[in-house]
Amino acid sequence: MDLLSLTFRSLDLRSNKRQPEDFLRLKKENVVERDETSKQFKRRSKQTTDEIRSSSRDESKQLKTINMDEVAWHDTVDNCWIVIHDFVYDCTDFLSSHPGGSDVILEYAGRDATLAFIGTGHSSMARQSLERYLIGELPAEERIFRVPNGVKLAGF
Ligand code: HEM
Repeated sequence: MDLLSLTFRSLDLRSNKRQPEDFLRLKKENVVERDETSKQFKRRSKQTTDEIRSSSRDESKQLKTINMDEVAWHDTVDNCWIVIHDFVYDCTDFLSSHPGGSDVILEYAGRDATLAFIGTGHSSMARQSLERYLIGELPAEERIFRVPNGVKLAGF
């Protein structure tokens, strides 16, 4: 087993109890709610983090599929793409204003920065600001974190 699978396996072993700020909560949670007008209980789907993310995105614009080979070409200070949770971000314009400095991001230019991004404990504000730099997503076969109906790895 290689180091990467060991890392992911240990992440998988973490408690799967949901945290309020789960970054990748892709499945809808069914909640029961009382409808005051009809005095009946009805089921509705609670809005999840991911729906909030996608609602702020221009839905008419299909997210472009970008593979890791392409991402790897964008690894310089004036052309810096990174991958977080299988999404591709162009953070070139953000480098100079990143509160943690440009060097830490440049270390991951053209590569997957998910574990570094999570590991540095970014706030929910930081996670939301990612949206601004989103340019695409990895093709299904190259994804590590997401599968069509949810997440491959839970606990983040
Ligand atoms: C486009 C991607 C990124 C965005 C939008 C972003 C955003 C931010 C923001 C808003 C903060 C301020 C603190 C907070 O609100 O959490 C921050 C801090 C920080 N970020 Fe990032 N970040 C990105 C990528 C990264 C990456 C890849 C690393 C890699 C290690 C990193 C390392 C750090 C560190 C170390 C701090 C702490 C700075 C301090 O407290 O002095 N960031 N980031």
